[in-house]
Amino acid sequence: MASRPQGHRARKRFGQNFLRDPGIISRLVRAIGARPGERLVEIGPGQGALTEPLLEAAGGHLEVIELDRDLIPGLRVQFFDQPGFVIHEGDALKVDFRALRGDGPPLRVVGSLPYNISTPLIGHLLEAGDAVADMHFMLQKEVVERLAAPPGGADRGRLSVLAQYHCRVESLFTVPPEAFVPRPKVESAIVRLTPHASLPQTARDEALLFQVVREAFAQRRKTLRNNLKGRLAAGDLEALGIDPGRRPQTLTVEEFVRIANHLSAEGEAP
Ligand SMILES: C[S@@+](CC[C@H](N)C(=O)[O-])C[C@H]1O[C@@H](n2cnc3c(N)ncnc32)[C@H](O)[C@@H]1O
Repeated sequence: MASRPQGHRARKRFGQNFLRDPGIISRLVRAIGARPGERLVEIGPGQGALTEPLLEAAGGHLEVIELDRDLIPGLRVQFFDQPGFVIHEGDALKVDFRALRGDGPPLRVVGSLPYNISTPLIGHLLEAGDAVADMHFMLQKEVVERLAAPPGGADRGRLSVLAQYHCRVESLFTVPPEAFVPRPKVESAIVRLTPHASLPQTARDEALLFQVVREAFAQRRKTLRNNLKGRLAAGDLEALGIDPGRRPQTLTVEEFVRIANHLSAEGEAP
């Protein structure tokens, strides 16, 4: 493989902070544990810091999605001798991951994500359902803490419930700003999201579940009784075995599903 391209100026609008720390890169590649034969997709390869070791681990097969057109020629030069290296030019938010998977094995998606798109991109990938086997992302540490927050934690919010409804969420390790050029202002962390093969609890109406979660967290300091008063009475919550005086961040995913399923059953009544 040719050496890394020189002369590209990092662009803020594409959230470009390039990984430079070899220790962090190899720790991340080990955590991903790619094997030949798997379908690996890297979002935002940038200057190829992760791409090169990933390609090697995956036995020479890797697809990348990169939005910054100016980085594409450098990637083509760097990996010109790798026939199993495929570049998709464009916005990962617009990629149809089900179509990308096609008839092949589910995708293993990895990337050091631009912080401005990380939450919508995770939502977009969760919508791709069983097209995605797992995801490993470098994110702002604060976002990883929100994704992984257990019930009762200060970081627990809508994003925690949404992610944990669909996935097992593991916060793997933190990465200091010095690992990047240019340095970001905040710490980063690696998260692994593994979509459940079958959901531990299923909402009959997922759109309704996420609407209830949104309303429940409208005001974190208020109780469920207050936040959900437009939906159901305190007595209904009690009948479901949920104390209406609790705050939204204390609820488990299963309890939110219990509320949503109660509401959707009510909606079905003749
Ligand atoms: C934080 S940098 C990481 C670069 C490289 N993976 C590394 O670790 O050094 C984010 C990368 O994602 C690319 N990017 C930004 N928005 C994107 C999008 N919507 N779709 C695909 N790539 C995007 C940027 O151009 C950049 O290459």
